[in-house]
Amino acid sequence: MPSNCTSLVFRAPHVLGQTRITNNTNKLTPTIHVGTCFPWYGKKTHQKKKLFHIVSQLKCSQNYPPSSVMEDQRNLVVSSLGPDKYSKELDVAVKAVQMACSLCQKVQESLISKTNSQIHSKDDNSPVTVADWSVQATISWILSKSFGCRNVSILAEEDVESLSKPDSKGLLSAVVETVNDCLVQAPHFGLKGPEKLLGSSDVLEAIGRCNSEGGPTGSFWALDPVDGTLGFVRGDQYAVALALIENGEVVLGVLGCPNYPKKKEWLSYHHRYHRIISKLTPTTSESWDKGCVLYATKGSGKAWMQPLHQTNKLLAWPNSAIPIRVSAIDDPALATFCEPVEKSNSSHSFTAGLAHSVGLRKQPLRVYSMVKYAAIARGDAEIFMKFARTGYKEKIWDHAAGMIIIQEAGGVVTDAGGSPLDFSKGTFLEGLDRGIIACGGAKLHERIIKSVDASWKCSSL
Ligand SMILES: Nc1ncnc2c1ncn2[C@@H]1O[C@H](COP(=O)(O)OS(=O)(=O)O)[C@@H](OP(=O)(O)O)[C@H]1O
Ligand SMILES: [Mg+2]
Ligand SMILES: [Mg+2]
Ligand SMILES: [Mg+2]
Repeated sequence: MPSNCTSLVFRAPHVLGQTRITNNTNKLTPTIHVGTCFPWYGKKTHQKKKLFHIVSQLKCSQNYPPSSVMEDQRNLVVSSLGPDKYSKELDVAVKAVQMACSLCQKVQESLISKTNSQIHSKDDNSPVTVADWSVQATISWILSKSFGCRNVSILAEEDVESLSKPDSKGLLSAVVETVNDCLVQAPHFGLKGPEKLLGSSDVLEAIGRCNSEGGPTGSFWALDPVDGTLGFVRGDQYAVALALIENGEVVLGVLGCPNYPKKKEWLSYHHRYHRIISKLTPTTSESWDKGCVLYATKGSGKAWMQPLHQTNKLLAWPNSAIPIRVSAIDDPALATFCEPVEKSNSSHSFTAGLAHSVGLRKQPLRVYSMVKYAAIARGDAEIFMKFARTGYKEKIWDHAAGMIIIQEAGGVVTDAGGSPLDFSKGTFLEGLDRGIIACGGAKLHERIIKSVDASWKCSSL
């Protein structure tokens, strides 16, 4: 096995007894990505145990997170991201997003069972909740704790102004309580929590620290603490999105989708989604395996999906992860396209015309948030299109994590002119040509780009 090996396949049960996972210097192999080759897997418990033992030893001795062993019917998938450049960043980011997902689930449940008094409006009339600020504070705190305040630069959606006003005391204390509730769980996620509870000033400081202006040089995190806040307050889809941008390029992305349904068909059940799942799962959310965290690093050619980590289950971290891949469908007649739910966020009439000219036959799948990117990366849909009204400038945190995950899962993401998205110009995707097109494959992408101009001329946009 070469010293820079990136994969390992266990071939037969009889080798298991002597299996030593080594590189050619006879040291423990530095990287294991995926090994699947267990036609017999699941038949013999002692073989399973042995393999788990070998892999867990590796995990302990090497500590290359996030690594995992996952059963996939008869196969066994072993994954570890190995000592690549961003392994520490990825490890912390995945864990932080897992924690944020858990925080959001609690807040969403309480929002749905209470009145709307916990939903606030920003200057642009868009909604913001305790969850948006709490996630931003939590992730900011974790990143700063893990990498040192001085080394961490974050560009994130929420600011502290409205939270710091004298009449926002109740709101601020709700945020402080939510953040502390979440951070005490840090050890369950494999992270260190604070030694004592955070006070209001600590929380405000953590939120306010996310004031990076981004730009073309250096590295910074782009964070959308709750993307699709409208979906969130409606009990529907939303996402937690965290990306690392280095010298203007997205190098790592993590996307938490706490309500991603078990059955992809249920993605379209918006507004009724929460009612449906509560009807179908009279027990606890534990028995309901909705939700996932997706992640990828640039150039790896792989994207991964973890289930949500459940703190009440005695599962040792790291959790299991499986590789994801975009859909192979390239026939427009069979392809599904996603778009924003709100007409005010993207022109439904323009995409309807475009879809018709490309030969898309299925009804659009309208889903809140970057869950649309997740659907493409997982292969549950083939196309995502967003055409905001003229004058609206797309923000980098709404696209960075989703883009890199789709690309590494084999897809293509560009603006409507076919150019790459530019993350080097600060808060906004400056120079974006009309809209965003993300596809599972290059063939579909090319067809759409070719049709945009003709449809654009006929439209009133
Ligand atoms: N006018 C307008 N046009 C286009 N986009 C806008 C607009 N206003 C807001 N936003 C951004 O849209 C983010 C949510 O996008 P979605 O694709 O999820 O839209 S939708 O909620 O499904 O309609 C949303 O992200 P969050 O604020 O994080 O929810 C906004 O950044
Ligand atoms: Mg957003
Ligand atoms: Mg947001
Ligand atoms: Mg918002």
